[in-house]
Amino acid sequence: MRLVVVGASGRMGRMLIQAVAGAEGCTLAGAIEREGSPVLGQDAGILAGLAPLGVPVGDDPLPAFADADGVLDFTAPAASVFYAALAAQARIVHVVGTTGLSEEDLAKLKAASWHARIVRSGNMSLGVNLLASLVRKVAATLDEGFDIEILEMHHRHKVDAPSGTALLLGEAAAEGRGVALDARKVAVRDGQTGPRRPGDIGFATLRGGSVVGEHSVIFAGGGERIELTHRASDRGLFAAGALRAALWAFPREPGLYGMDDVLGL
Ligand SMILES: NC(=O)c1ccc[n+]([C@@H]2O[C@H](COP(=O)([O-])OP(=O)(O)OC[C@H]3O[C@@H](n4cnc5c(N)ncnc54)[C@H](O)[C@@H]3O)[C@@H](O)[C@H]2O)c1
Ligand SMILES: O=C(O)C1=N[C@H](C(=O)O)CCC1
Repeated sequence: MRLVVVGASGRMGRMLIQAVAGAEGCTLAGAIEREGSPVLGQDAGILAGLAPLGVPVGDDPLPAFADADGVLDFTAPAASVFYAALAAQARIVHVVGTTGLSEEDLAKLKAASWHARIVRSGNMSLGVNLLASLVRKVAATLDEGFDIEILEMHHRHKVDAPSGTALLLGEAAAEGRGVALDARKVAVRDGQTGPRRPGDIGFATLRGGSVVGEHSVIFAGGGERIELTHRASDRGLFAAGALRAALWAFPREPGLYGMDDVLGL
């Protein structure tokens, strides 16, 4: 499978280049960065801490997408929406790891999935997606006597909050409870908030250091508390999941898929 990595010089971009280069049956077909990026022209292998791969980082996705079977995209919301349209034109796989997309962005990805095979997830790791299935089950089992709170911590460079993973876990909890997350989500608490409303799903966000990604889903009852936690310490988890998603989507029909489809959860 010939794969393009966009956002090539990012924290995830470099991991994705490593993952593609190390995967049997996969070839790096291109490495794309923003116009004006200081890494343009550099060898993608060198950029990712590997031996040279003979793939210079470029800023024009069109020829790269035309010569590829799929694109791995951990960039920014506007970029992912742009690349989804190009992936649709090229009829290729588009794995979207980018988080912080708006409802409008998500609608554009849905439209692009008429022609592209898109796999989108706020977290590409097996562990988090397994955790989400557990959270769904626990939320379905415990009534509103158990308050659901989601705590997440990431590194100081992260620019969106709550994390895509926290929202993914919140959606699982809401599905388990049979409610819409948007109707129960409380992501900011400040000042005289009044007592907690039964059935709400709270989010708390910590940022600092080099934390790769830590998430806890807390079910707080009267006299007891259940806590389900996932800690990631290596971004290679996410890159491996993204590659697995691309290979899974390659033979499939156009559509918008998630990691639960890829992992059979
Ligand atoms: N789904 C997951 O499993 C998962 C895991 C880790 C990170 N993420 C998400 O991936 C995204 C990136 O995270 P990161 O830590 O790598 O960030 P980063 O800032 O290190 O990397 C983003 C890269 O994208 C590039 N970029 C931005 N716009 C671009 C464009 N139009 N064309 C080409 N490149 C462009 C930037 O220059 C940068 O190099 C974030 O949204 C993050 O939440 C998701
Ligand atoms: O480092 C990041 O940024 C991460 N983003 C994803 C999220 O928003 O949940 C996945 C974890 C790491």
